[in-house]
Amino acid sequence: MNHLTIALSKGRIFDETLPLLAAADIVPAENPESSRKLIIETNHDNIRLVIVRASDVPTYVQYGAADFGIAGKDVLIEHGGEGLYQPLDLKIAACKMMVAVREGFDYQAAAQAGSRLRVATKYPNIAAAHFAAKGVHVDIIKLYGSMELAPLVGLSDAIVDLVSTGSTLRANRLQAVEHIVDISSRLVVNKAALKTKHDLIEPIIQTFAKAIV
Ligand SMILES: Nc1ncnc2c1ncn2[C@@H]1O[C@H](COP(=O)(O)OP(=O)(O)OP(=O)(O)O)[C@@H](O)[C@H]1O
Ligand SMILES: O=P(O)(O)OC[C@H]1O[C@H](OP(=O)(O)OP(=O)(O)O)[C@H](O)[C@@H]1O
Repeated sequence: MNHLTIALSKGRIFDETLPLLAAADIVPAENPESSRKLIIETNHDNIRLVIVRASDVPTYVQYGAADFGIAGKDVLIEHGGEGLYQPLDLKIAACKMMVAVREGFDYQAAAQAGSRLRVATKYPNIAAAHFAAKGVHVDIIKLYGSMELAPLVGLSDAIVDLVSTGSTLRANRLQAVEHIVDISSRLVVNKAALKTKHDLIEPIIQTFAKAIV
């Protein structure tokens, strides 16, 4: 019997994937929020979940350590998508990649073609491509979280980060000044597994496709 390993991150992706898994009759035996386990069994002997960092999902799937997984488009753009088949936009974990600055900061003046801007972000490739297209020179400062702090303490002029409700920006007196790309989560499938485990994976893709809201 073929086995399936599904890579998910805990938190919003795990929570928003549960209804899709349920539609495919896949029920995790435990909740990764309360369990410390990184391998979670399901109601099927041959299907298991592995719980990894959101930004590591493409890597596990690329190398075949997981047969498929769910990852944000932000993470997939940064990763590059090598070795991954991306058949579905699942429309979950939706948000926008934006440029934001301190309230009152004259972004239009600072981001003229030919000028130089310090940009803090967890997404250096997305940020570099965005500013290169505008002809603005940037010094990218790589951070791993709490990007909103950077302009407040003089680490950067701007940030490139995800915005959903806008409440994190408001709470830190920042404003969004540019929309870069709409983000949602994608199903990512290992290209070799799609062939060797087609009979197992294809029905799940079809079920997920029908369950997208
Ligand atoms: N505020 C948000 N609203 C909706 N979706 C979001 C939001 N923030 C992030 N996302 C999406 O959810 C995905 C997972 O985010 P999550 O916060 O669980 O992980 P992370 O902390 O960004 O990743 P890592 O653990 O690798 O640092 C992101 O890659 C993005 O696509
Ligand atoms: O517009 P909002 O609804 O406020 O959402 C935006 C926030 O959400 C994300 O952080 P997240 O909640 O994932 O926190 P983390 O990256 O620190 O885990 C993102 O990095 C923003 O900080």
